[in-house]
Amino acid sequence: MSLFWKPGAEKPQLLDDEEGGVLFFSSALSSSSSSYGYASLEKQRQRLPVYKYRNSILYLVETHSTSIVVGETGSGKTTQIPQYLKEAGWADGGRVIACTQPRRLAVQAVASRVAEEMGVKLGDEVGYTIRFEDLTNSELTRIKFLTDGVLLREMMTDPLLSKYSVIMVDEAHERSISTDILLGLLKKIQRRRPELRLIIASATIEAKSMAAFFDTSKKRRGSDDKQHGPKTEPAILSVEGRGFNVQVFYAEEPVPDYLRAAVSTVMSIHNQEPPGDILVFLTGQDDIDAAVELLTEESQNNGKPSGGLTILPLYSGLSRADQDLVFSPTPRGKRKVVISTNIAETSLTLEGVVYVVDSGFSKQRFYNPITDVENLIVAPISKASARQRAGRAGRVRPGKCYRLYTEEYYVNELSTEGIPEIQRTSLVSSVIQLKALGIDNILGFDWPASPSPEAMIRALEVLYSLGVIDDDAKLTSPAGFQIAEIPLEPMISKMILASDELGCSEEILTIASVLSIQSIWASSRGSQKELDEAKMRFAAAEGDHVTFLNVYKGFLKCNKSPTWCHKNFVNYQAMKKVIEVRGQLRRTAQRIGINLKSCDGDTQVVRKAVTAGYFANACRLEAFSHSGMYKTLRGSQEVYIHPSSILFRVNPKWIIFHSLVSTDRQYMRNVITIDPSWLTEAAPHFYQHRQPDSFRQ
Ligand SMILES: Nc1ncnc2c1ncn2[C@@H]1O[C@H](COP(=O)(O)OP(=O)(O)OP(=O)(O)O)[C@@H](O)[C@H]1O
Repeated sequence: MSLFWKPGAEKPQLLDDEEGGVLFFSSALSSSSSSYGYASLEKQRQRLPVYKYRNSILYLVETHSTSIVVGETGSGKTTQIPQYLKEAGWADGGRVIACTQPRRLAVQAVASRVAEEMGVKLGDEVGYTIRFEDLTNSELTRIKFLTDGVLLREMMTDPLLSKYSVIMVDEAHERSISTDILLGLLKKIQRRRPELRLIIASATIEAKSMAAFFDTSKKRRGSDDKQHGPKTEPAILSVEGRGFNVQVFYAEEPVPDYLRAAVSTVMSIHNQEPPGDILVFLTGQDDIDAAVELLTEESQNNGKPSGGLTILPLYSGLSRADQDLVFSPTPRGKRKVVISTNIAETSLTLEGVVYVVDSGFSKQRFYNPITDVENLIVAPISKASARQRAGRAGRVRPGKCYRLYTEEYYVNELSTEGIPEIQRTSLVSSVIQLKALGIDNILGFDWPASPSPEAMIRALEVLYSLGVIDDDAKLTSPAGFQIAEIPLEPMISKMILASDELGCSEEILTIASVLSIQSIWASSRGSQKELDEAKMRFAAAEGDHVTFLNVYKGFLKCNKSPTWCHKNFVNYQAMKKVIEVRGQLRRTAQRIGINLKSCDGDTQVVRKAVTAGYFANACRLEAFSHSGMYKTLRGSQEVYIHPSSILFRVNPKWIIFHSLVSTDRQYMRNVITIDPSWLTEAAPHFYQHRQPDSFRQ
């Protein structure tokens, strides 16, 4: 496949690139770019656009409760502002400066960069905390990077976040659900702790509406006009200038297959462009694995004398060691190609990257509260995301970005910003978190963007049925508190709790770990027939969850051998991640008092435990249907078993699914057979009004 490219119309100032088109990132730095690599870290810091604003930022933080800092990607917000604050004394007297990120990988990467710039050991003065991993020292750490989800969890033990002097909420434009909840809670905390300073940092945020959200001055005026201390009216600061030039090219014609187009673009860059690594944005593990496979084949046939490509996938389901590979230096004479989901979209600096290839798509969650169905959909990204992606090419030297869509499409079809996650996901996890923090009036909570009342009511209903909240919508004891303490979706946590009573916690921990990975099959290798045959070696009539137990057993039995994985079409990287996650979950389970016990092959108890968590996803095969059509018991939604499931074409009458994906139809991924009587046992309230009609055999 060959593509033709068109450079975007050049436009130097692009801070408000509403009409799009541009894509020449003008730069405060580009004139000095050639000296990169020789400059000391201190010099590099001083060249960042944010450096000119150092004093203004410190002044605003001193005089305002909340400061909103808007600056283009690469201007230095994340790495520099926490250091400026530290230098100005905000971490004196044992206080800590926090900087939150929506993604774990970004937390680790920026923390290690800041530790390097400050010349300290990571984990001492500069540390980080992500779920299941804490690299901080309670005595020494003064700057702490953490995910917004972890900061929310810290509130459970320290509701006023008393050790922090300044909290910087970074990448606020991403509007992740945890960021939005955090913003709502921080606003509350500020009322009790006026000395706490907030910085909301972002590339493209709607600064005015964010400022309006934090503005409590109008309410206070009159009552305490002469108050001392910081101003409650938020300050807005715009940091002008960005990283290095990134020249953007658009496809001349619409691209019919973004995966193949991405592969062929990488090959043309490799064959025609000067050295420099390539970062490709695709949507998920499945298309990334397929692209790695295709690209490996193509590069082997390429016959370029100057050496080959080092091809690396990057997605959250990879083990830590494999994720770290993308940060390692590219071997001499090689060109690294990182094929990633949007986890590399913000905050990351991959030093060698000069070229970005942007598919224009990402996987996004969409929840429909009416049908009670949450779907993972491959959907177009926003302009804000496209610009973040392009920005990855201009971090340490000028770069190029190839967009696999036309300029016209960018201008006319992509929305300016994405829809906040809180308005497109199920709220079950968020509601339990707020409850655990003592926020009882969820409907009256002050959100930066309101979720729909239907989604809220659905969430309360599911939590009630899970036994997490009682008739007064308060957390139950001990189950509700235990579930709130496990940092996983409440349905998975409930499954783990139920496994304790049923005596199958070892099995359920394995299942929970596998479900946290997108797929453990090497689905992009070989033919579909070969893969299906390999799967049949592990197949269990009870469905995918039990099949996973067989794969896991096989993996342990062969001493976690990569050759065994290859032979059986099992994804070795994914299995390494399963082992890692399982270890972490096991420790959490022990901490909350769950007995670790195996049921020794009794699949009935395993399926009952899954039902205890996922009863809301129960479906029945339509009697008249020969096409394998199921309907969800709750929403009567039409759904089908995904072809990747072991139960595809088997079509048992009663099943429960783990998640849904939408393509031409709604497909259920990871399916297990059940006995319908377990549903009323597990969730009498949830199903009571459906009896007896729905449960007819
Ligand atoms: N690990 C690293 N190696 C080399 N340079 C780095 C590294 N991390 C950051 N930098 C340099 O610091 C610059 C600023 O990074 P920083 O993350 O602070 O920017 P930002 O304004 O927060 O942008 P973004 O929102 O995209 O993260 C980068 O463009 C790059 O030049």
